[in-house]
Amino acid sequence: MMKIENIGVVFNPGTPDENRALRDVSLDVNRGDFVTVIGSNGAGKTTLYNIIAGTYAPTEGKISIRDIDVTKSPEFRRARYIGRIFQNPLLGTAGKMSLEDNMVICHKKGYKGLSISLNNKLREYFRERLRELDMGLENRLKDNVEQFSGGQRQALTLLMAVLSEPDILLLDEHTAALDPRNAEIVMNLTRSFAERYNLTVMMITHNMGHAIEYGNRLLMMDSGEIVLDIGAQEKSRLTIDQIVQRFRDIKKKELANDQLLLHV
Ligand SMILES: Nc1ncnc2c1ncn2[C@@H]1O[C@H](COP(=O)(O)OP(=O)(O)OP(=O)(O)O)[C@@H](O)[C@H]1O
Repeated sequence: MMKIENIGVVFNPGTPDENRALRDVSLDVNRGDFVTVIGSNGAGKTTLYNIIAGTYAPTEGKISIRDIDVTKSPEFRRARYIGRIFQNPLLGTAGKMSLEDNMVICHKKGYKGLSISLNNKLREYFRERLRELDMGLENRLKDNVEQFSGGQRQALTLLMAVLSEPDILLLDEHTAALDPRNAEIVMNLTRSFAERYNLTVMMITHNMGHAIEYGNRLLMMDSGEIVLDIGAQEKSRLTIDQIVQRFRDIKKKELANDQLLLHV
């Protein structure tokens, strides 16, 4: 479904600040895969997302989605195929707009350009989908989204991303800013949406428990490279201690502080 071939990214080339953020990264993601992505700060995880989403063009390499070469396609063109959810729960929805207007915008994205007018049938459809969140938001269509809690907004962002039918959903520590209870709710929704809609998901997390518990594949990044790629079978038996040990083996040194990887 998505093929990344020999991607390299160099920031500020030819200057004293030159920084190679990705080196020779290759990755094939199949439809329906749920890939968890871990790695210490500065490993290149967000840069990889930025390359997939088209925020930056890579310095080297090629990226294709559904066999279409999108390497040079700008971010706004790719946005209709790629859903992305950030850590900040305020980023995915427009706070000053009503819930129903937010839903219309994402619904339009799902319809890939056809104009949509808000009517009672569509409102009923929105209510039906909002019920899936089990947060009572189906009764608050006229409320501005800024009135909702961070957990409600992130759950809504997730639902809206799903409704726009992305080829791939990029989750960037999407529960890290939530309190534990809301983080759990949003993680459970993530899993149930991924299963129900057979989504293709990549999820960056610093929570090793989530990295193991969720998904069918685990990638570890370090110094701009994918240093571990663990498939479903091995992943199902993996423990947090084993991951930390694998990371230490790769670094070939005892980490002074495992927080470097765990960051929790
Ligand atoms: N726009 C940029 N300009 C210059 N350097 C950048 C830019 N974005 C990222 N980098 C550098 O690229 C490297 C990889 O950063 P990246 O944000 O991808 O890491 P990360 O794995 O997402 O880390 P974290 O877990 O801290 O979010 C780092 O050295 C970072 O400083």
